[in-house]
Amino acid sequence: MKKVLHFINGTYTASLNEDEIANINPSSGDVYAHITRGNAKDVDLAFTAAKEAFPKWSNTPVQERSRILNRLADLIEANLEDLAKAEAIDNGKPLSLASQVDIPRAAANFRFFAQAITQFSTEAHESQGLHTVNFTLRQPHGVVGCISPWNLPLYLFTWKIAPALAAGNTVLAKPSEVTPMTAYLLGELCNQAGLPKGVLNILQGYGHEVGQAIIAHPLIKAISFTGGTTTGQHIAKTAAPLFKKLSLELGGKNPNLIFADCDYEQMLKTTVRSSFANQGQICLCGSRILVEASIYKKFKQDFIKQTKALKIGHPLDKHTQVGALVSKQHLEKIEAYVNIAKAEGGTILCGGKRHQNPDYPKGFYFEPTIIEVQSNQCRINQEEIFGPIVSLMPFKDEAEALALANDSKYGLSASVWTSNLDRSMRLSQQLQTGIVWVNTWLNRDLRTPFGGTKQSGLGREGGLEALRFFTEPKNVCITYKP
Ligand SMILES: NC(=O)c1ccc[n+]([C@@H]2O[C@H](COP(=O)([O-])OP(=O)(O)OC[C@H]3O[C@@H](n4cnc5c(N)ncnc54)[C@H](O)[C@@H]3O)[C@@H](O)[C@H]2O)c1
Ligand SMILES: O=C/C=C/C=C(\O)C(=O)O
Repeated sequence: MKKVLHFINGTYTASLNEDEIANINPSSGDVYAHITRGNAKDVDLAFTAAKEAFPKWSNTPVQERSRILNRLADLIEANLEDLAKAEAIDNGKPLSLASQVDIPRAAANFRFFAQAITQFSTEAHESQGLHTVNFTLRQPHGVVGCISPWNLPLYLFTWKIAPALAAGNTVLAKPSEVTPMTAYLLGELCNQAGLPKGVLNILQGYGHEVGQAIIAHPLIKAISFTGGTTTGQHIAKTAAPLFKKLSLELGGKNPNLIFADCDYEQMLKTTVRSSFANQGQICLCGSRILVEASIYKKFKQDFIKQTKALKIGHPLDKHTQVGALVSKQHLEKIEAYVNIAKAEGGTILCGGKRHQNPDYPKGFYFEPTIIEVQSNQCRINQEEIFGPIVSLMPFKDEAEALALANDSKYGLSASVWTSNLDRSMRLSQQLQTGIVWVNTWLNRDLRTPFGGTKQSGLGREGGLEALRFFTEPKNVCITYKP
C-alpha cells in the first residue's frame, strides 16, 4: 500500500518514529494509503534543512526564483490529470471540480506569485529640506510555517507556499492529515522544477504533533494558517509570546442577501453552487440564505427543485456534482447538526440524511440539505457546519437583511443579490465581512486582499498583502551633506 512520506531537504523520508496514520478514501470508506506520522524531531530536521537553504535562496535573483516557480506551475499543469484524480480520491470531491478548479488554481498560485515578486517594490520617504531620505527594505523572514486544511488541499497549500517562496523565505509546510496526497506529490515536482533542496519541506502528520511543533518552534518567524477558528485561537495563544507574525484564515457563517430586484436566474444558479460546491465544504460557501419576503415562496420552491436535481455520486463519475464528505467524523458532525436543527424547530425542506450509494455502501455521502429556520439565533445559523447544509429565512427590508447578516461571530464573506447600485454600495459599506460579492460568488482575482473579520481571522492573503506578510520591513534612514 502507498506510503505518504515527508519531503525533507529534497528527499522523501519516513518519520523517525516509524508510526503511521491510515489514509482513508472517503468515497469508499477504505484505507488506501498510510501516512507517516511526523513529530517534533522531524520538524527539527526540516528546520535545519530550511535554515541551511535560506542564505542561498534569499540571495537568488528574483528573476531566477520566479523562473523556478513558473516551472513548478508548468509541471502542475502537465500533471493535471494525475493530481486531480489524486485530489478527488483523497478528498471525495468530484473529479470535475478538482480538474477545473483545485489543480488549475494551484498552478495559478505559483504563476501569480512568480510574476508578483518581479513587480514588488518598496516605499521611500524624502524629508525635504532636512537632507534626509528614508527607504524601506523588505527582507524575507527566514524559515516560515504554512499550515493548511483538507477542503481545498493543494489549492490552499500552494496559496501559502507560493508567496512565501517568492519572497525568498524557506518553508516548513504541513497539509492536513486528512488529505495529504497532493502535497506529497508536489515534492517530486519541486525537484523536477529545480527548487533547491531544503527550500520547501513538506511534513506529514497530525496537527497536535507535527503542526504543534511548527507553531511552537522558537525560530520559525511567521505562520500562515488556514483552518478552524478553535485551532486558530490555539495558534494565536502559542505564537503570541514568541512574537511570531501570524496570518489566520478561519471559519465562516456567510450570509447570502437576496433581494427581489436581482437577476433571478443568475442568482438561483449561483446560490445552488455557493451552497453545495465541494459538498458545502468551502469556508466561503453561503450557508445562511436570507431572502426578501416578496420572493421567498418562489425562491424556496425553485431552490428545493434545483437542489434535489443535483447528482450525488462517486467522485470519479463524470456526472457527479456532489461527491463524498471528507471523513466519517465529518459525516457524523453534519448528521448531528440536522438533529440539532430539528430539535430547535427547523423544518427540513430537502435532504437531511445520508445518501446510500449501492456501489460504495461505506462511503461518506450526504444529501444536500435545506433547512427553514425561524430565527437567526438558532445554532445552525450561528455555528459553522462546513458541509452540505444551508438555512433559509425571509427578511422584510434592507435594514433587517443587514442586521441578520451582521448578527454573527464570524465575518468572512457575504453575497448580495440586487440590481440596485445604491443598495449594493450601502451594504458593501456596512457588512462586517472581509469580502463582499455583489451578484457573484467565489469570483477571485488573486491581487485582491483575502481574509475575514471577527472570528474569521486575522490579516489578509493575496497579492501584495501576502508578499508584505512574508517580508519584514526595515527602514533605512540616510542623511547627507548638502
Ligand atoms: N478562511 C479560510 O480561508 C478557510 C479556508 C478553508 C478552511 N477554513 C476553515 O478550516 C476548517 C476546516 O478545516 P480543518 O478541519 O482541516 O481545520 P483544522 O483547524 O482542524 O486543521 C487545519 C490544519 O491545522 C492543523 N492543526 C491542527 N491542530 C494544530 C495545532 N495544534 N498546531 C498546528 N497545526 C494544527 C491540522 O493538522 C491541519 O493541517 C473550517 O473551520 C473552515 O472554515 C478556512
Ligand atoms: O475554503 C476556503 C476557501 C479559501 C479560498 C481562498 O483562499 C482563495 O480563493 O484564495
